[in-house]
Amino acid sequence: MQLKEFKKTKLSEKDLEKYQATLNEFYKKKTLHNDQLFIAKNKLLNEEITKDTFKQMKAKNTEIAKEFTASLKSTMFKDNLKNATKVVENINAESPEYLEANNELTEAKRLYEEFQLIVKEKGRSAKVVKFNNLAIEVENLHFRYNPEFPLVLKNVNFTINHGEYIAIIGHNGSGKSTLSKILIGVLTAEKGIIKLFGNVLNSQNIAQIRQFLGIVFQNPDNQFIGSTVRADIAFGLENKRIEPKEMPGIIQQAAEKVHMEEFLDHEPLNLSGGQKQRVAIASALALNPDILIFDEATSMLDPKGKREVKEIMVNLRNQRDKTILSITHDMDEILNADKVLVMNNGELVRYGTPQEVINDEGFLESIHLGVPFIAEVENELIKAGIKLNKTNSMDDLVKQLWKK
Ligand SMILES: Nc1ncnc2c1ncn2[C@@H]1O[C@H](COP(=O)(O)OP(=O)(O)OP(=O)(O)O)[C@@H](O)[C@H]1O
Repeated sequence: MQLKEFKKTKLSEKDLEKYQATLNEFYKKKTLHNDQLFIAKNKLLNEEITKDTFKQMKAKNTEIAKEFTASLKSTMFKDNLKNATKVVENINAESPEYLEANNELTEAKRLYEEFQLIVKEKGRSAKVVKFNNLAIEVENLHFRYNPEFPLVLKNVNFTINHGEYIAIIGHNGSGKSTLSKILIGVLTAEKGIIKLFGNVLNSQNIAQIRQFLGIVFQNPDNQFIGSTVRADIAFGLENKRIEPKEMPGIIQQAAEKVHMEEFLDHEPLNLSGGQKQRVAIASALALNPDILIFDEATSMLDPKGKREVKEIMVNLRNQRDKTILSITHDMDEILNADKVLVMNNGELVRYGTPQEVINDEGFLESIHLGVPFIAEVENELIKAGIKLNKTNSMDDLVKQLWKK
């Protein structure tokens, strides 16, 4: 092949983008059908559909998977590279076109390498679509750790709107951590459906769906990878292959949100517990997740650390652009939440506003949970014959007492 002819037929960056878009579309289609199959499997378990209907759906899925595999086997970029190689082989090194032909070969090689990466990724970089504004929907969720063990989650159902702050409480062993592990895809439900923004969670799409999630764990010391705060926040961004030139801005913003911008060059190990957790929050925020899960994130902190982290959580809540799920034993924290989800022995026993849960006389005590400090004070005052309106705010309570 001659250079002139090659230039007429050669592939470009645009072709690569088109190919990527096609794979992404395929991936989305496959994911959507997988979702439907997953729901159908649950319906089959509940005998809501017949085996035949399920089989038909499965056949359709296999068809889509085949189409997808065929598109992964495209040879166009390899052919383009072969042609470019031939052009260089056919040209004399003295020819004025030799340099241009070599440049074309370099470009064809680059395109082929990029193409190989895209194939390897199989369209997973396709952004997950939000189908609705329901951050989390859990339906009919059942789970046990082993077929011989009893259920540790029994028919759990709830919906969380995007932007809400939900506190999950329950005594030890009630199933809170198990629930959060299922939500982040570490454990798989035995039965039931979980949707994040309308996307049904299953073992095949979990990596993609995780784009929606950020997690802050209990132990501030187990969450660091970088040697400085900056490097630590950068780590997740590098993993997500964020453009290097965009990183400093993202890191700065994330650090500012948790008031740690002065500490970017500090070693994480020299920080206080509260500061470490704030860095962990910044690392999660840098990836811009829609849902943030705090898994007992304040339980190992001293009172000052707890206060600092809870303040950040309240700031995040007030911005209303993140859904916050906080698993907690801190009964005072539940007052910051929009709703409280109460687990007991693997069952969801209450899901309501903090007031509804706290004012339900004797309920929290009946499942071995205390009441928030302010509610305890109010109860004692009422018992002593002082008339007052129940409130979540200490300032408000003081004002009421002051007027008496
Ligand atoms: N890896 C495991 N294998 C078997 N059973 C487990 C495992 N992890 C937890 N369990 C059991 O599952 C039940 C729910 O535990 P889970 O850790 O979800 O409760 P929790 O509410 O988070 O408790 P805590 O507040 O103590 O963290 C408990 O009965 C527990 O013993």
